[in-house]
Amino acid sequence: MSAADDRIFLLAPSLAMLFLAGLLGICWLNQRQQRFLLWLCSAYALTALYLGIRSLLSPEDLDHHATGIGTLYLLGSWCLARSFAERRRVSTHPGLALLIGLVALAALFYFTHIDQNFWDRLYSFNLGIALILLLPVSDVFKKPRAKDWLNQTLLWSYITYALFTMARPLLVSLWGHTGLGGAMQPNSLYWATTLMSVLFFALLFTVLICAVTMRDIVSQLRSERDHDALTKTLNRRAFNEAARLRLADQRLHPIAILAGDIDHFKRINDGWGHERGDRVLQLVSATLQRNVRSPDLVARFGGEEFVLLLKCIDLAGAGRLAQRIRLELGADNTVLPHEAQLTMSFGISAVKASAQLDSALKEADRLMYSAKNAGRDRAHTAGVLYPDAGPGLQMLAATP
Ligand SMILES: Nc1nc2c(ncn2[C@@H]2O[C@H](COP(=O)(O)OP(=O)(O)OP(=O)(O)O)[C@@H](O)[C@H]2O)c(=O)[nH]1
Repeated sequence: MSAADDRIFLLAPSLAMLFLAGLLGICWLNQRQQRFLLWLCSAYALTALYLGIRSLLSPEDLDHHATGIGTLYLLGSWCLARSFAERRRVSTHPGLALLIGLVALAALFYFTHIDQNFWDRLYSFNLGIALILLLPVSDVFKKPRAKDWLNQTLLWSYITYALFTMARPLLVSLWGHTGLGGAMQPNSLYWATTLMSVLFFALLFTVLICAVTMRDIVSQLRSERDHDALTKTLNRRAFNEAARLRLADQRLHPIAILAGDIDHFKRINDGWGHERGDRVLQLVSATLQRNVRSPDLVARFGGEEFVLLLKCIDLAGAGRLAQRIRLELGADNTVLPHEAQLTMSFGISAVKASAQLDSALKEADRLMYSAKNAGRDRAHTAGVLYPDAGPGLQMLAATP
């Protein structure tokens, strides 16, 4: 091969990494909240610069500029660590990373200009790079393990890359025919292994990161589709879907539907403003969610109306739950002024099969309006006759 061919071959991995950096940069421009994409883009760009410059330099020039281009590689590796840390929400330990970086650069300078020991120079510098890469990993292991295989694959690929970076000089000197003797030459086995391994891991990380990011975006969109933005409870469509699944599971029966509506909510909005009204809706949904068990459902059906699906509970049990919610709402009311009372009216029905879900919801709704008409701040239960008495759980006489 001619020198020009050599150069094209040596520059190809750097150009490929610059291309990947560009792709990640474009992804980040479209998804600015995913900052790890920007860090990964910077990591690839800096590493591509390092690889490109190092590939073009003669051994003499490389000695001359060793500390400068070593700094590029260190910065690129720190950006990679930062990207990984940002994704897993852990620290890169910047103080420690700076210390390791400075020691690695000092060792590079020492073994290049003072004690010209090529093995120590390569090994100490690669050790520094690997340690910077491994800094966020210990924090990841302290956190509860993510069960999904994509994140696990990404984690272990990252650790493998760090360990491989540390072991690369050793492996090449063991396997290569010429040891590390010619490693300063751009066309040495050591340098070819470095170029190919860095490019391989860059491609692997890009594929995994793109897959994880796409999966995260889809699950975020799905969550936004299923949940009410203000109260984070399910919306009507998602409730219906999830309720049918619960109803198909005989272990969850008997199941009750509890429809609840905040009393005189318009007065809250008119008296203290829409924003305070929103905070009341959030307080109510937090109270409801605190009072249910898994896999019960809490949904906002619109306005100030909430619907709960309760597992393994009879009508009397659901009535007691409504009573508890009413009491807690009265006690927890931190949003409205002291003199204002926050109350809800409830309707409770039973449901045995998913074919009955719509009629059970209508029944709960009808009973909730009957509780409103009876004076509000009370719960009405299916199959019960109600005299219009004072507030409280009204279950006086069961209809035949
Ligand atoms: N703050 C706020 N208000 C909302 C929201 N959605 C609906 N509302 C308001 O909720 C109020 C509901 O009023 P009504 O249907 O008359 O019910 P109410 O005043 O609670 O009266 P009763 O149900 O009979 O006790 C209306 O003023 C709506 O504008 C919301 O997301 N935030």
